[in-house]
Amino acid sequence: MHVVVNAAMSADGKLSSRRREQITISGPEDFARVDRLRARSDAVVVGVGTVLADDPHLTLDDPELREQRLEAGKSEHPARVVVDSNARTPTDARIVDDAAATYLLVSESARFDRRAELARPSVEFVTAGEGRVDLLRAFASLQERGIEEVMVEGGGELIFSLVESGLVDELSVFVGPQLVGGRDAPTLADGDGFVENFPELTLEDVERMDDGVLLRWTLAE
Ligand SMILES: NC(=O)C1=CN([C@@H]2O[C@H](COP(=O)(O)OP(=O)(O)OC[C@H]3O[C@@H](n4cnc5c(N)ncnc54)[C@H](O)[C@@H]3O)[C@@H](O)[C@H]2O)C=CC1
Ligand SMILES: Nc1nc(O)c(N)c(N[C@@H]2O[C@H](COP(=O)(O)O)[C@@H](O)[C@H]2O)n1
Repeated sequence: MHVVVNAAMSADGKLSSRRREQITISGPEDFARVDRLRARSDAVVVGVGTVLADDPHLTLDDPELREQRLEAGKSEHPARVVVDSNARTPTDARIVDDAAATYLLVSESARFDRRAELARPSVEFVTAGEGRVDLLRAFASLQERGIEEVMVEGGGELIFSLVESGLVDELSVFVGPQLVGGRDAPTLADGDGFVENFPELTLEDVERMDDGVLLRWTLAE
């Protein structure tokens, strides 16, 4: 499995403001690049915090990219994945509509009534972990289902956990021309943070894009 984390952050490293509502950081060129990255992926992953904040759809915008996937014998859109320990995804969330397959990664503590409310033909539950989703086991289960190329779109809590679990191969970050500020605004990697043995990144590429810059790193094994 190959896991790429992609995110857009302000010049001061924020994914959103302290209101935790979606803010537009990328410009048109970066959004088109994100669409191409989605199109190359078998699955696009977000944490439930992002579902609750942004209500993302995570499908492909560009009809040509959808057509190319169909011509290659793939589904029109990559699968969507939500890391959602307690099955908190709202029943009317766009991510559980029938536009694409969706995997809900839950823990043993996800209530069965919530699972029943979210059950639909395009949704499959994958249970891994007790109180919280065990990402290593959950991602291994996705791999058993044929998912090899994975794109993670955030948010900060999930990105930190994936890096901590050693699951991330590549990190691409669009740095936009805004200052957001706020000690409670989400950053690229939240969670508990590292205090030693900081994960080392190797800078692979730097590209001017829109009014910002795209940085691409790989992570050591
Ligand atoms: N600018 C950008 O590129 C993006 C910005 N965002 C922003 O990020 C914010 C949402 O991010 P977060 O609140 O950090 O939520 P998140 O999307 O990272 O989800 C975290 C939640 O996932 C669940 N979870 C289950 N197992 C977990 C595990 N093992 N490790 C970590 N989480 C686990 C927990 O309920 C946890 O609270 C929103 O403000 C959204 O707008 C989100 C995605 C991309
Ligand atoms: N690449 C990027 N740039 C930004 O400026 C953003 N705010 C985001 N947010 C991510 O995109 C998701 C929305 O996806 P849909 O358009 O609904 O398919 C959102 O949930 C974040 O993951 N990304």
